[in-house]
Amino acid sequence: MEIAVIGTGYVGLVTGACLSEVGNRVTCIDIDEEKVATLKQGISPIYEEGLEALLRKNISESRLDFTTDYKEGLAGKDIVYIAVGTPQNDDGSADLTAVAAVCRALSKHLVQDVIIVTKSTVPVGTNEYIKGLIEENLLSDATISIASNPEFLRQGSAVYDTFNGDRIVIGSDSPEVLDVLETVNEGFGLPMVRTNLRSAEMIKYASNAFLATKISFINEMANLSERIGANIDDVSRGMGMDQRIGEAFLNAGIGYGGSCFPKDTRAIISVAREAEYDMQILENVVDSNERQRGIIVEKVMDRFDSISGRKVAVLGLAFKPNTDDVRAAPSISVIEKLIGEGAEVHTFDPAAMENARKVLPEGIHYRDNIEDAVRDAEIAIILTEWKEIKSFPIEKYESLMETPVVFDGRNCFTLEGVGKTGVEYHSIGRPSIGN
Ligand SMILES: NC(=O)c1ccc[n+]([C@@H]2O[C@H](COP(=O)([O-])OP(=O)(O)OC[C@H]3O[C@@H](n4cnc5c(N)ncnc54)[C@H](O)[C@@H]3O)[C@@H](O)[C@H]2O)c1
Ligand SMILES: O=c1ccn([C@@H]2O[C@H](COP(=O)(O)OP(=O)(O)O[C@H]3O[C@H](CO)[C@@H](O)[C@H](O)[C@H]3O)[C@@H](O)[C@H]2O)c(=O)[nH]1
Repeated sequence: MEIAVIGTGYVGLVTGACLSEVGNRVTCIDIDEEKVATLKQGISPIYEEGLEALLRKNISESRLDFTTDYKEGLAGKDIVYIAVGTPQNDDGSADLTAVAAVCRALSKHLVQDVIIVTKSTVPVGTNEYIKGLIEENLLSDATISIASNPEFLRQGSAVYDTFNGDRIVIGSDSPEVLDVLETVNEGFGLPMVRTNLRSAEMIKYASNAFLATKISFINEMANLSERIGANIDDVSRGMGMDQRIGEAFLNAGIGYGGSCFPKDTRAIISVAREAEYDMQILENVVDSNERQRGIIVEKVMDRFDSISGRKVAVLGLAFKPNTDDVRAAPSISVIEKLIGEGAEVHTFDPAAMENARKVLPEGIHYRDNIEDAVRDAEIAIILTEWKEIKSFPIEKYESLMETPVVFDGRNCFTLEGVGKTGVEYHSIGRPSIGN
């Protein structure tokens, strides 16, 4: 198939590369000239395992190219994927500005019949809006069909997830369009869910909302466990062995972040508000997550009267391991609070320091490795469970730090292991050690 993918962010780029890998001819269109120039050289602007190899292979085999020119990018294409961002408006609703801009460009440049496939996460009803908007301004007499194909990849394992996900959801009100999309997706070898437009849109929001709820649920169990002497690691393990519950997404921590859960939970609440329905569970999930994101600094401030002038090491800036993304990462608000309290912050992240620099205040010391960040610190705070951070021996905190007081927001170490050292250790949902 001849395919165009609009937007080369985490979703669009991975989708474009993977669709070319299974034999389609793909042109990716983006308005960011610098990004497109980098991509043309086979260099990935984002950190995703396996992505650059796919880019290079498919560019060299002439199945994948990049452009900023809509006319050139759309020429001869049968299918056009929309994968631009849908961030959050101030009231929590989804901001469809980029989607609308894409529709305007499509109206201007489409001359042949196409299927428009929406990958961006959009509120229920948006696909009908997209079709209407394109048709309203269309300069040619092309026929526009529309489908929803929500994306479920996780950052950090995006390429893996595309070929190993649990399902592909394709939604359209036309059986013929669904047949075409089934053929396009056959190469991924995953089970497919065929449904109508609105159900496909809803499956995406409902899935993210459910996962966010699961995380907030276990975080609340962790907070209670701390207060009554239980250990959340054991509680999660014991719960997760029940297959009706499942072991995934039961890791207690400092709240969910990233570019999806925070905005998508708010967006579905906003959709419900418009439909005059009160989403009671989700409203509480959002509030509970907000509270959880403040918990690690609260623990620090409970332990120390003041952190003014103290050297604090912050380990991990990305919202989760294996990504360079800091969008809605807990690290941002944690570091802002630490700086506000007058701390001297030294930090290390294996991949996200460049992105973090763009959004964090001045005066932070970015270090090349964990040792340099931790050396002579009085407090160390772990925010992301990178492999490097989890495997950094706990004894080293004792030898490197001025006073070894560690606050672990991701439960990277066993209490047994920490107990053998002189480290004072505070984690999530487990008894503290050494104070
Ligand atoms: N990031 C994820 O893990 C993930 C997973 C599933 C779904 N989603 C959804 O997918 C969508 C995209 O997310 P993302 O993280 O890839 O976004 P992103 O911000 O990383 O990328 C968006 C890209 O679109 C480009 N763009 C903006 N306006 C454009 C226009 N008018 N024409 C062409 N290109 C344009 C931008 O330059 C950017 O490169 C969102 O709706 C998001 O909710 C994201
Ligand atoms: O047990 C857990 C699992 C996750 N998290 C946190 O939850 C957030 C999101 O993690 P994850 O879901 O792994 O990453 P994303 O890349 O944001 O992926 C989610 O959001 C994407 C965008 O919609 C979807 O496509 C994916 O299916 C969905 O998992 C991160 O801050 C994690 O630290 C926890 O605190 N505990």
